[in-house]
Amino acid sequence: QTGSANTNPSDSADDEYITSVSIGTPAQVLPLDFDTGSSDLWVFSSETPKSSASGHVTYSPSKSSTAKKLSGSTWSIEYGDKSSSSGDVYTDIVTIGGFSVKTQAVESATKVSTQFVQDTVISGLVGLGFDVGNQVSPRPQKTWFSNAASSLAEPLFTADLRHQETGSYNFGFIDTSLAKGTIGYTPADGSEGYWGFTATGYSVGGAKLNRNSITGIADTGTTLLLLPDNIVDAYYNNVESAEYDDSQEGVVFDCSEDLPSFSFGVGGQTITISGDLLNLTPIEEGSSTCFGGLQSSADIGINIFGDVALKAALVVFDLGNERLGWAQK
Ligand SMILES: CSC[C@H](NC(=O)[C@H](Cc1ccccc1)OC(=O)N1CCC(N)CC1)C(=O)N[C@@H](CC1CCCCC1)[C@@H](O)Cn1ccccc1=O
Repeated sequence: QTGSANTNPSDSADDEYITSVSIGTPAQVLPLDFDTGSSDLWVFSSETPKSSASGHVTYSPSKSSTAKKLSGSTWSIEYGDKSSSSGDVYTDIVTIGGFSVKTQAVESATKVSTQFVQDTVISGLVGLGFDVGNQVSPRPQKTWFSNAASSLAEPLFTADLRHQETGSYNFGFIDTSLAKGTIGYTPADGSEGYWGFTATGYSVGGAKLNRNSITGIADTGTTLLLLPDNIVDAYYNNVESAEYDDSQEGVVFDCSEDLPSFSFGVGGQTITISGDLLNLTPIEEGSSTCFGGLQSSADIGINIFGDVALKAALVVFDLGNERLGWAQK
């Protein structure tokens, strides 16, 4: 068995990727953000304060004949960008891309932070990290993918995120036609809950890859490519107008700049992110100053290959073999 779901950029900056998920009987369809950096499936619901839920699609367990309260269970989560949410837990049927998990823990939000209230394009997250990262207590729950894995043709999923066009999350199979290059595999470390791996080097423009281990995570829930300062500086030294903008908390440059590409080595392959994928977006509507897709990871403590990097590749999240596959797109 397999599943295949389309996913779409949330806005002109490809800030988030939105995928429709069906929950309950009859199906309640919610727009959710798939996040390989976390392991909880949580939603805005009938239990979310009305003022916070306004503008969001919500899940009502009381309207689902297959919903069951997981009594005594609660959850609370805080993300890297300091956004947070918490609540209680139901189980219900959750269908993604035509594949159904009968008894999936659906975490219902009774509290959401301001960022979530304002981010009305999504009604919650589907964590696609490792089960060890789940935040339900007293008994942690499995992710949708973990529950699905044993019934899928292969215990893996792929992410094909695209710039300003529809991409896909495929479950249980690899559509190699989505990639130009060969898939290179490298071991994945799931011990912290997210998909950790080590890139073997990088280069700016068409230069030859150097040898420089970069340990980081493959994170569909993070917009940017966040790498160490020395790499960020090496890149922006090639961009005449680049400067650090305190208010934007990042490197900005003239939108008219012709940005160099950025490449990294992984699994014996070279993934090249084109310059236009690194020129994220004007800092404000109509501004001629643009915000860079590559920024520093210095104050985070972990390198994150977020959507800016993932957009250049077909990425295979292979749970069965605890490995990550990367192919140039
Ligand atoms: C340094 S991890 C920062 C990252 N959050 C971002 O990337 C947000 C995403 C976004 C964009 C637009 C609207 C709302 C949210 O976007 C920015 O922060 N941006 C983009 C726009 C830029 N102008 C400024 C910088 C982040 O916490 N991800 C987590 C998942 C997110 C949470 C917020 C909702 C969307 C999914 C998560 O995987 C990060 N994780 C990864 C591993 C371990 C723990 C952990 O928690």
